[in-house]
Amino acid sequence: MAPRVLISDSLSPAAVAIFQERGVAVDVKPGLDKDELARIIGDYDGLAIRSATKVTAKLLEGASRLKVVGRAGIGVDNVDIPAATAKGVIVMNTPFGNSITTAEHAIALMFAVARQIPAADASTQAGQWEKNRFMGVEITGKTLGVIGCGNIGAIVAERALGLRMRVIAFDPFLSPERALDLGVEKVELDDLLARADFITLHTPMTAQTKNILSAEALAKTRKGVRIINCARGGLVDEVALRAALDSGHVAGAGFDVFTVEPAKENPLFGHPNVVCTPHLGASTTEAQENVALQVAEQMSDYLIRGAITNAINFPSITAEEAPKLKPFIALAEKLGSFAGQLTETDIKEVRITYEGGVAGLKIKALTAAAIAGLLRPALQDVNVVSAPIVAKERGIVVEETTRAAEGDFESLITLEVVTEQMTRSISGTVFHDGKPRMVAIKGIKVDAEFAPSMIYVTNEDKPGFIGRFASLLGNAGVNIATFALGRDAQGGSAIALVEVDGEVPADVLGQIPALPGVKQAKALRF
Ligand SMILES: NC(=O)C1=CN([C@@H]2O[C@H](COP(=O)(O)OP(=O)(O)OC[C@H]3O[C@@H](n4cnc5c(N)ncnc54)[C@H](O)[C@@H]3O)[C@@H](O)[C@H]2O)C=CC1
Ligand SMILES: O=C(O)CCC(=O)C(=O)O
Repeated sequence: MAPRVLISDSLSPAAVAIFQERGVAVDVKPGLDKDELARIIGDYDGLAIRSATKVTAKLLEGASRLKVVGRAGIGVDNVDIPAATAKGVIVMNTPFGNSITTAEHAIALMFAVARQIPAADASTQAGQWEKNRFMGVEITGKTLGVIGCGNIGAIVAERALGLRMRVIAFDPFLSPERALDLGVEKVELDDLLARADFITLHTPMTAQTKNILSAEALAKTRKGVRIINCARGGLVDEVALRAALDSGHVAGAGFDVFTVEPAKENPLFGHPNVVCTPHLGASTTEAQENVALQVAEQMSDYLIRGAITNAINFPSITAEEAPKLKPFIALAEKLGSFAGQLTETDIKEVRITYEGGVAGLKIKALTAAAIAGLLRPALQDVNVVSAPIVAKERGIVVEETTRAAEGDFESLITLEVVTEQMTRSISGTVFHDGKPRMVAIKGIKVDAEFAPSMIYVTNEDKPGFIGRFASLLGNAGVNIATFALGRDAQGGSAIALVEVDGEVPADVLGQIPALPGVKQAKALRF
C-alpha cells in the first residue's frame, strides 16, 4: 500500500505534486482543530506541517502509523521532539529554504521601524499629511547587534554590512574565523546590549534563549535602541519591552513573532513605535515553494526509499546510502536482538565494533538499530529512532569502534553487551545474497542465518550430544530445518544454533538442559 501523508497547514501546492509523483498518497486538510486532527492522524504515515499544527505528545499517542513529521520551515518548536522520538517518528525540517526571505523580513522591519513607515502610511492614506510627525533615523553608520548569527543571522549581517552598518554579533557558537569571514565583530551579550543602535534576534527558542532580552537585559541597552524580532516570540520579555517603549528608553520595535500565537492581543500592540506582522517572516512565494518542495522530497525519500535528510532526531542517510545500509541495519538489529533475548539482567555497556566496508557506512544508524534490537525484548515499544535516548536514560554506556577488516569478512559487526555478571559477544556479516548471518558467538565461529524460530544451545564438546538432542526434538514432533555448530577447541565449549519449524514447546525446551553436557538452551525468535 502506498504511504499516505496529511498536509495539515497551508503549504504551496508544489508539495502535493511532488508527493504524488513519488508515489505517496496525499490529503490536504489545513486548519483542522486539534480534535479533528487527533481523530484522523492514525490513518497517516507522514504529517507535513508549517507552524500552525501543534504536534503534541497527545496527538502522537493516536498516530499509530506515523513515521515522519516534516516541517516546511526551520523552527520545530511546535513539535514535541522527545515525544516523537520516543514514538520512533522522524522529525525533519528544511533548514535553508526560507532563510533569505526571513532575513529580508528582518531588514524590512528595521527600515519600517527606523522610518515609522506603517504609521506614516496610515496617516497619509487618511489624508493627514503629517510631515512633522514622522522624523526617522538613518541606519547608515549605525551599529546592528545580531543575537544568533547562524543561517538567518549571517544573511542579515551581510545585508546590513551592504547598507553600511557596523555589525556586532553575540553567538557562543560563532567561530572567530566565521565572524572574520562575515565581517562582523564577535562580542559578549552585555557588550552588544551596551553598543547596539538596533538589535535583531535570530536564535532558536531554547532554555538558554528564552527571555534572552529580559527586563534586566533591556535595562543594559542604549537609550534609543530599536529591537527587531523575526525569530520566536518569548525571546524578548514583551511586558518589559512595552514598559521600556513607554518610558522612551527603547525607541521602537519590529515584531513578527509573539509569545502567544496567533497573537490576538499582546502587550506591544497599540504602541505608536511598534510595527507588527503576523509571523510573515517566511511568507514569500519563493520561500514557500522552496520549503514545500523540499519537505515533500525529504518525506517521500524517507517513506519510499528510507533516505533521511535534515532529521532533528536521527542521523542523515542519503538515497544512495539507504540501500547499502538496509541489510546492515537488519544485521545490527538482529545481533542486538540475539543478545537482548539472552540478557536477563541490567545492561551496563554496549560496545559495537564495525570492521571493513561497514565501518564506512552511517554507523550511528547501525548502532541505533543494534540498541533497538537489544532493548526490544525488555521494552516492546523501543525502535531505531528512540533507542539511543532510551539507552541513555537507562545509563547504558554505548561505545563504537571502527577499523579496517582484520579477518575473513569484507564487513563485520561485533556486538559486546556487558552486564554485572558477564560480557556477551556476537559477530555477524551480510553476504552477497543480502542476508544477515551470525559468524561468531563468544568468539566461537559459526555460520547461521537468523530464522523466525531457533534454539540456541551451549554445551560441552562431547560425543553423543547431537544425536540425543535431535531425538528429543524428533520425538516431540519438532522439525529441524537447519543446524549450525561451532566450538572453541576439541572437547572444549560448543554452541549449536538450530532453526526449527514453528514454536518450540516450553516443555521440550525445558528438557534440553537435562541432556548430558548441555549448559544452556534458549528459544530465540527473529
Ligand atoms: N519569522 C519566521 O517566519 C521565521 C523564523 N525563524 C526562526 O529563526 C531562527 C533562526 O533560524 P536559523 O538562522 O536558520 O537557525 P540557525 O540554527 O542557523 O542559527 C541559530 C543560531 O543561534 C545561535 N544560538 C543558539 N543558542 C544561542 C544563544 N543562547 N545565544 C546566542 N546565539 C545562540 C546558534 O549558534 C546559531 O548560530 C529559527 O530557530 C526560527 O525560530 C526561521 C524562519 C522563519
Ligand atoms: O511557516 C511559516 O510561516 C513560519 C516559518 C518559521 O517560523 C520557521 O521556519 O521557523
